[in-house]
Amino acid sequence: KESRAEKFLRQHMDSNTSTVNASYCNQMMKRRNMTVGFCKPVNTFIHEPLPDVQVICFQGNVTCKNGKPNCHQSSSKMRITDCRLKKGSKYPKCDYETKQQEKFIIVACECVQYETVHFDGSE
Ligand SMILES: Nc1ncnc2c1ncn2[C@@H]1O[C@H](C(=O)NS(=O)(=O)C[C@H]2[C@@H](O)[C@H](n3ccc(=O)[nH]c3=O)O[C@@H]2CO)[C@@H](O)[C@H]1O
Repeated sequence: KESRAEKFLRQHMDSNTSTVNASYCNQMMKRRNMTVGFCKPVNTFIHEPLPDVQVICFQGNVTCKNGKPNCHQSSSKMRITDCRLKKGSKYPKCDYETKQQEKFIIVACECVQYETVHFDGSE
């Protein structure tokens, strides 16, 4: 069974890509298994080295959207790509818009080896 930390890597890490093209989200959402059974509506990929993302767990502690106290905001802006399902996109055809940005990101961390387990949003 996939751990939450492994799930975070599968759903949110793409360190090897620096610039994306218009079909990036359509390809990656499928390749990373987020279009099975339903189209995941929103998903962000992070284009930074994994250690730079893991260290966020030791940066600005903020409250998560769900009220839990274990979220952290990155102290520097990160290169990310937001994938958002297009209106009228019908399963099994998951059609995404691809939006590349540089933003501070907020992730939730678990005490177990302080691994990133959840993407909470970006500002
Ligand atoms: N504090 C916590 N501490 C520890 N664990 C916590 C905590 N909170 C949740 N989990 C866990 O995470 C699991 C999970 O998948 N949560 S999820 O809200 O659906 C994820 C969102 C995110 O993937 C995506 N999104 C959203 C915005 C954006 O900019 N970019 C972007 O990608 O959309 C999803 C829905 O919003 C949940 O099952 C729970 O186990």
